Amino acid sequence: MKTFTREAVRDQGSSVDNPWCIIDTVVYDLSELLDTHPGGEAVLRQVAGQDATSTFYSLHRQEVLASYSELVIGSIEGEKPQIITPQPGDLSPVPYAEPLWLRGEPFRSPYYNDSHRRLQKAARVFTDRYLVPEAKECEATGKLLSQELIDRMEKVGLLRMRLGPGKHLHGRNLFDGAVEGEEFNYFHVVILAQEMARPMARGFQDANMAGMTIGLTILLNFGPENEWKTRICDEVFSGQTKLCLAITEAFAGSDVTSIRTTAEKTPDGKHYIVNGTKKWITNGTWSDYFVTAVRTGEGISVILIERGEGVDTKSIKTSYSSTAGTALITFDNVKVPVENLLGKENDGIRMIFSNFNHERWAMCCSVLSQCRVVVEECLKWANQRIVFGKRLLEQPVIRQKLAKMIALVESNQSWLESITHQMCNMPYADQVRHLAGSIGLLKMSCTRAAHEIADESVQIWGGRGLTQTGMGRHIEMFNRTYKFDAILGGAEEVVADLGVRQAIKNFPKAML
Ligand code: HEM
Repeated sequence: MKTFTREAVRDQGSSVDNPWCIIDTVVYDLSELLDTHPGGEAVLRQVAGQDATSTFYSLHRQEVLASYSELVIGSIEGEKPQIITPQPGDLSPVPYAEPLWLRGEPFRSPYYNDSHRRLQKAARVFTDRYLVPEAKECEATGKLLSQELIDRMEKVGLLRMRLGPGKHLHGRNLFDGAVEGEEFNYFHVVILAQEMARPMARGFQDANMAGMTIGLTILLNFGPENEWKTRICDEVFSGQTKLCLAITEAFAGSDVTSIRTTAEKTPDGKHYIVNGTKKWITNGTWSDYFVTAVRTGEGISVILIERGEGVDTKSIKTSYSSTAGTALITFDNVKVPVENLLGKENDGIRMIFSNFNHERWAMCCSVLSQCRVVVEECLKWANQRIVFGKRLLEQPVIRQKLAKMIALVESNQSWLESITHQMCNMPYADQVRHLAGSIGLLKMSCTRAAHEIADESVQIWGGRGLTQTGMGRHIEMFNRTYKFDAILGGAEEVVADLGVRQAIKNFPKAML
């Protein structure tokens, strides 16, 4: 690459028609950008021949530079770059941008070992390389994620790993040997959920096979041990066939016992006839299988319904991207073989609640990861933004906001890890009895934290926090979508109440 002195840039690049500028130690020829620059030509002409580093960073996200690399004509002679350009897989050097266990020396954690570190590294590279660009595109266009990405995820075992530890991982190649299927535990899932939430695209996050993650678990844990189950699991894990969980209805959201979709047995006892509707079903518009809660006589059961005659799905527009495939589903006299019943008839509530545990806990992982990205964005912005002649960080009111946000993320992450440790040491069947309450309270705590963090972050970012493009886009996205975690998988108030009711249930009989 050519090198220039700063004087040479001033002399040769100060023409307003052919302006050059310096950003850090790199020299850009802005001539080709004059006509297309989203911020207009005038501002570019104003910096002709100058060092525009601080102006540039107060107006753009760093990634802008990577996508305009063709404007680079050289670098400044003898100077070392001051600005860190993150590479795929890099950890952030910003304080509190990574969980404590990832910060390296001298920090320690009792929960994570080398296999966790290897998995984190591989998952971060994967996210930066493949998820971030596709998330950006799908989030904007509402398109379904590509089969190419699904195949890539399947190849490294990502689809299987997201369902948690179990036989489905044994003997599998997981991220090129980063972790053995047999040693895989819930902390590996925390890592995956947190890494995969980093693109800050809440609609895409759900588009990325969330239906499978929360639905296939019921089939895996409660389905019959036979060829049929193995075939469906393999089809879904291959990513060729899509599956989602269909519980909520217009009649019943968090109040699952009020569902009205019915499944009545035919007189010969060979089929169920299913009638009813399901609403807000993530991935429903493009799923092939629906793990569906139905009313069977006096109780609730769960059956696997295949897309076919009588099944209709329509897209519901929500405040996040339609890439998530959120659907209204109607079942109109759908004939389903009785073999598709999962678990026992009328035992659905127990299965649904066991499954909810995993879903709610996974939501805590991802919403905390997004909260952490927001904290990082706010720290970076407060460090570089000059207002009333000072950096934002120099304003005590801003530091108070940051303190509150950091404390909310760190305390909830610690609680998440403590509960995850219990999950690693408790059989799945016992978790619903001993952990459902704590997980409900944790979810409430995480989404309350998200509420506070979304609110404070917009105040720190001002108009940019309300703008879908440019520097504050992560803040805008978070403020628009954090409510999904407060509603999906059980509304904040309902899961909080569950936590307290479980505590009351276990209260000693004696007066204390
Ligand atoms: C290599 C040099 C530059 C490139 C590639 C570039 C590119 C861009 C892009 C893509 C945007 C859209 C917003 C975003 O995505 O962040 C933008 C906005 C903008 N740019 Fe630049 N730019 C450059 C240099 C500059 C410089 C030197 C200035 C000021 C002197 C400037 C002033 C602005 C302004 C005022 C906006 C609108 C910002 C807003 O709406 O908040 N740009 N630029």
